[in-house]
Amino acid sequence: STGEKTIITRRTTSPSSPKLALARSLARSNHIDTSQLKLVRLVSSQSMADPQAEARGPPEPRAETLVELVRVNGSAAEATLSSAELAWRTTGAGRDSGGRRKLELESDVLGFQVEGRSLKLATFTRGDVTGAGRPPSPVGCGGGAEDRKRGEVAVEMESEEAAERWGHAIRDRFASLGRPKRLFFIVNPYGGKRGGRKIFQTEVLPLIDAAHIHYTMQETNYRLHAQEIAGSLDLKKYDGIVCVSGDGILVEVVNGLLQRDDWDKAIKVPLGIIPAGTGNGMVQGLLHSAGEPFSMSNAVFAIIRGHRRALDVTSVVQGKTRFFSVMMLTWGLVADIDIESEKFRWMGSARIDFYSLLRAVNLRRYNGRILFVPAPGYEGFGDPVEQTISCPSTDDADLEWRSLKGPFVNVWISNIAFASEGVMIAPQAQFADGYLDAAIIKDC
Ligand SMILES: Nc1ncnc2c1ncn2[C@@H]1O[C@H](COP(=O)(O)OP(=O)(O)OP(=O)(O)O)[C@@H](O)[C@H]1O
Repeated sequence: STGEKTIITRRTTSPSSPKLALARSLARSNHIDTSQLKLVRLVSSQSMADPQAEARGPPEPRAETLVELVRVNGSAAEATLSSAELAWRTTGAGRDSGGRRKLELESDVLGFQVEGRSLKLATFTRGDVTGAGRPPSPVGCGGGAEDRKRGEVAVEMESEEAAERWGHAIRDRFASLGRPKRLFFIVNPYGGKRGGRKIFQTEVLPLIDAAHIHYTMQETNYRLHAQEIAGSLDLKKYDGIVCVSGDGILVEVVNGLLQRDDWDKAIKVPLGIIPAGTGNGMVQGLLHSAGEPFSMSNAVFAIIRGHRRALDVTSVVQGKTRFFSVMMLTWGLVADIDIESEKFRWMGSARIDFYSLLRAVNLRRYNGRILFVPAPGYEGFGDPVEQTISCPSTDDADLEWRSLKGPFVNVWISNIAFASEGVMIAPQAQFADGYLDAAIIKDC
């Protein structure tokens, strides 16, 4: 087994998403005619919610700082609003008098509204920062892996004009952060333990409403429905498509977008994912890379904050069929587990563990050959390939091909680090580095 970086460009003998019919029929047949499998190639980049943007920090403040005498949650205070933060120091007598408090607009605020002289902020903070009715924490406290909690901060201004002015400034700040205003949700009521609908209602909607994001929601009614939806959606109406599902629906959406006539524009639409499936590797990978714990609310908040990152797309050509993969390609053990455990879907994610055990005690071996172009530093893997390999759909004619001969127990090729919440299959994989990472088991 290796976790090294390798470009796999030709004849990886596995189909991509385990959800695709082709993949199912091939892996079920237990022997794969590798000559049918032609090409895996990186073609494009795709955007996703990007929790890592937090690590990079908000863009440089640029607007002027506004200063007002206000009341914050009822207490007299002097407040300042810069493009980065809303801060205040209470001025009256009282226990907290003189203490400075602040909200980072990028990372602590879900949304806001102006009502007359009042500016009401829906907060989503770690620790006890500024929850309604609770004393806010001093500057610099909080953080860590604690779950965020919702709260409200009401800032009463001296005039309606002042409240409007502050509202405009915050709106400008959110716009500069690329926060979405209109989202299209695709909810899979069937994925995972069939909890997608409930997750959308109870975990997603309250935060989306607090952020004042307009949304349209459509449930999937059958396999490949999400692909159809993405294939025909009027993308001009939305700032992004969010899947409330497992990874399978995300893959369907990418395939739907790339099958459109306007695919080159369509693929730039930001995609998001809320974990509601058996396998939630994409959400885990995104949150992990940003140092955020895996949680529903962190996934939703990353989308509200407009965090994005590029993602490589792998183009897979298999016979006359072409499809696209953003997560992983599997052949052998893992493909078998994924596909054959389908009948135990009622178990939720335990079905994978359960079926892994069944398959592991009765290992199969697959004959075939993997031809690949190694990434820099990995040229020593495999054997040189003498003849020139013709790849009609790639322009990389002079690549140095290498080969690995089977039989194999498992071939696992990843675009991202995680295959699911608990399975970090390719620790070095990056979302958009142009490489696929291979973990190959020949025998065990
Ligand atoms: N209403 C539906 N009825 C049956 N299948 C559906 C429905 N909606 C979507 N599907 C299919 O459900 C499959 C699983 O979707 P999803 O990835 O959301 O969940 P999952 O539990 O993580 O599944 P997976 O086993 O693929 O990891 C997809 O192949 C999708 O096409």
